[in-house]
Amino acid sequence: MARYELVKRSVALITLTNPPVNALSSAVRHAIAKSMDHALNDPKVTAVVICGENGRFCGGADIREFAGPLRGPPLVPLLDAIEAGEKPVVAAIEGVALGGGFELALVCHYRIAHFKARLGLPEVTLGILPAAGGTQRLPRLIGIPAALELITTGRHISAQEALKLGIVDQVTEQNACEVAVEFALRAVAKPLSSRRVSMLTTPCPPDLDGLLEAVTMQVKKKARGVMAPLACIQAVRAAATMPYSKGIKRESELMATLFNSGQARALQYCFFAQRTAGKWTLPSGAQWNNSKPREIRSAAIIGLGTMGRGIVVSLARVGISVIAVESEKKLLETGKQMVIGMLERDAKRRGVSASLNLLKFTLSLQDLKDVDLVIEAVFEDMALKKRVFQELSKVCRPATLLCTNTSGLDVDALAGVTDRPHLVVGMHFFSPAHVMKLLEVVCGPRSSSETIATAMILGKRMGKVSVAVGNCPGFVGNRMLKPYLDQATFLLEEGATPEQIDKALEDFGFAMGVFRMSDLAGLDVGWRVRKESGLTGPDVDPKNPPRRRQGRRYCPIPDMVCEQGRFGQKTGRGWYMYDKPGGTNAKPDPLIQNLLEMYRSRYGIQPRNISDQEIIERCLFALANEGFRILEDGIAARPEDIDVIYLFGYGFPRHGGGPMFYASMVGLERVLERLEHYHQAHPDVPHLEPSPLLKKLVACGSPPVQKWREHIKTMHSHL
Ligand SMILES: CC(C)(COP(=O)(O)OP(=O)(O)OC[C@H]1O[C@@H](n2cnc3c(N)ncnc32)[C@H](O)[C@@H]1OP(=O)(O)O)[C@@H](O)C(=O)NCCC(=O)NCCSC(=O)/C=C/CCCCCCCCCCCCC(=O)O
Repeated sequence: MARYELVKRSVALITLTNPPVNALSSAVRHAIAKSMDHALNDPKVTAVVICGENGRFCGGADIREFAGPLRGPPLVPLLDAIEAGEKPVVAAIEGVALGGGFELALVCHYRIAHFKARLGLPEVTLGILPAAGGTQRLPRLIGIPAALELITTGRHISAQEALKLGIVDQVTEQNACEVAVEFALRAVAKPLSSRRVSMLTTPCPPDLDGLLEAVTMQVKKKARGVMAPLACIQAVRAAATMPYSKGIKRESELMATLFNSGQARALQYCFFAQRTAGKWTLPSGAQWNNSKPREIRSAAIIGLGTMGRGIVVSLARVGISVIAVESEKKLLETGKQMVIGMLERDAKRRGVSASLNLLKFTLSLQDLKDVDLVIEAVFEDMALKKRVFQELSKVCRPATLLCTNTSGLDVDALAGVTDRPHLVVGMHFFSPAHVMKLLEVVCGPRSSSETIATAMILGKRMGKVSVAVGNCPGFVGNRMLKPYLDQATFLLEEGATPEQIDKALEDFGFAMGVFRMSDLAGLDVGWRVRKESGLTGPDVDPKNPPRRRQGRRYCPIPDMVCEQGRFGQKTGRGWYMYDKPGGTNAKPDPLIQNLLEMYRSRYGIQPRNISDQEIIERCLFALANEGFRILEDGIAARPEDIDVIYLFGYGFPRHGGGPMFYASMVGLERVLERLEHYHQAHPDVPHLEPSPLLKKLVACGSPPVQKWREHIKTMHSHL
C-alpha cells in the first residue's frame, strides 16, 4: 500500500501503491504512518519524498470506506505528525492531488508538481468538506478569497495555477519524483517552521464578514438547499478567526454534521453511479470490457438545426473531421455560420485555436461515401428519417456506422430500412448538444456489440456521460418524462398554478421547474407528438368524454395553450410570459391564470389548496414509478443508469441522487404507500399504480439501490 525505499543514500522515498488512484484507504494510511515513523527515526534519513505509483500522486480519501465503520489511523493526526516532523518532507505531485491527497501535500514542507498535474479539494461535490485540515491550511497558504473559491466549488486547478497561487513551490516537465529528491537534498538543514502551513497566520481581507456574506449569497443562489458549501464557508471563517488548534476542531464538528447526511450519501452515490453507467452489458454476454470499439476519424451530420449544429461542434472540438449536410443552400449557409461562430467562441474560452479546418459543409449526400460514422439529426419524423437512412445505405461504404439522434422513435424500424441493421444505433443527444453532458446510446435488438461500444466510447471522447438504453418509445429519459408532466398538468386542473409547481420543484433542487423547462424546450414539440398519437386534434373521436383519452385521464390544458400560439420562450409566451420572443425572464401571465379559472369552472372543478409536499410526491413518485417499470422491462440495466440520465439530462439535483436513489432515500415502503394513496384518489391515472417491481422490493425488505439488480428478473432484456 506504500513502498519504502532509501534513495541517494539519505532520502526516504515513500510511494503510495493503491491503484487506480492511490486513494488513502485504511491500509494506505497505515502504511504511510509506518513509513514516516521509520524515516523520522532512521538516522541515515535526512529528508523524505512522498509520491504516488503510476504517475498519480493521490485521489484522496477512499470514498468507498465512507459507507462503513471508520477503521484505521485517522487522517488528521497522521497528517499533523508529518508536518510536525523535524526532517523536510517534499510532495512529488504527478497526475492528481485531490481531496485528502491535496491535504497530504499541504502538510509536506515543499511541493513539486509535474506540469500536467491537477490539484483540488472536490469534497464539496461529495457532500462533505476537506476535513483533513484542508479548510484550515489552504486559507493560511493562499488567503481567504482564493481558498474559499477552491473549497466551495471543488474546482480542479492546473499545476501552473497552483504555482501562481503559491500552493506549489516548483512546476517541472521532468520526472517530479526525481526533481523532488534533488529538492529534498537541498532542503536538508534549512529551518522548517515557516514551511509548516498550520503555523502561518491567515492573511485576512479587510472586510471578512462582507466577503463571507457575499460568497454565502452566491452559494445559496447557485446550489439551492445544498449544505456542504455553507459548511465549507463556516470552516474557512474559523481559519480566519481561530488558531489552528481550534479551527481544526471546528472543521471536524462541521464534518460530523455533513458526513452521515442524506445529501452526502446522495452525492457519493452520484460519483459511483456516473462511473457505473459506462459499464454496459448485453444478454449475449458482450459488454464494455470485452467489446472492441471502432476508431472514428471522420463523421458526418445530417441536418444543421439546433441539434445538428451542437453535435458538429462536439465532434470537431475533439479532433474528428466532420462533413455537415443540409438540404437547402440557405439552411446550409446559416448552419455553417452558426457552427463557425460556436466553435470560435468555444476555442476562445478554452484558449485554443478553433478547429475549423476539420469542417466541410455540403448539400450532397454523395460526399459521405468514405466517412466512418454518420449521425442523422433531421426533423423528428419517421418517414423522413427512413428516407435518409435508405439513402445513406446506398451512399456510404458498407462499414459505415449509421446513427440516429432521435429523441424517442423506433431505432430498429430505421435499422430495418438499411442494408446493415447491425451497424445502426441511436445516439440521443440533449439540447444544446455541445453543452449538455448526457448521451443515451439506444441499442436496437440488431445493434452489434461493436456498434454499441463505438457509440459509447465516441460519446465519452466528446466529453459526454454515455448511458446504454433499450429501444422503446421515449427510451428512458423521455419515457419517464410523460408521467412527470402529466402529474404537473393534473395538479393545474386541481388548483395549482405553474409558478407554484415550478417553485416547489426548484426548492427541491431542480435546475428548472417543469413549466419553465417546457417553455425552454418549446411546447409545440409535445403538441405535435400528441396530435400524431391521436390524443388531440381533429382525429379525436368527439364522443370521447372531455378529459379522458384512450381510456385514461387526459389534461387538454397544454393543447389549449398551444392553440393560442403560445409555444414557450421562442414565441415570448408559453406557461409564462417573456419580454420578447427568445426572452428568458419568465413572469407569471394573468392570461394563463384566466385560462385555468375558466377551464375549472367549465368542468365544474372546485380548486383546492395543494401543498408543496403533494406536488413533490405526485411528480417525483410518478417519475420513479415509471423508472421501476423501465427496469422491469429491461430498457435500463440498472437504477444507476436511470439516475445518471436524470442528473445529466433533466436537471435532477445531484444532492437528491436521481429519481431512483431519491425513492430509496425516502423509503420504498413510503413511496409505495403514497402511490397507493394517490392511485386510489385518481384511479384513472395508471402511472400512479405502483409497479410490480416496487412492490417486490418492498416485500424483500427494501434493499439498497445497488442491490436492486438482484431482484430484477427481466424476461425480455433489451440490453
Ligand atoms: C480524477 C480521478 C482521480 C481519476 O479520474 P479517471 O482517470 O477518469 O478515473 P475514474 O474512472 O474516475 O476512477 C477510476 C476508478 O477509481 C475509483 N476512484 C476514484 N477516486 C476514488 C476515491 N477517492 N476513492 C475510491 N475510489 C475512487 C473510481 O470509482 C473508479 O473505480 P471503478 O474503476 O469504476 O471501479 C477521479 O477518479 C476523481 O475525481 N476521483 C475522486 C477524487 C475525489 O473526489 N477525492 C476526494 C475524496 S474525499 C476526501 O479526500 C476527503 C478527505 C477528508 C477526509 C477526512 C475523513 C475523515 C472522516 C471523519 C468523519 C467524521 C464524521 C464522524 C461522524 C460520526 O460520528 O459518524
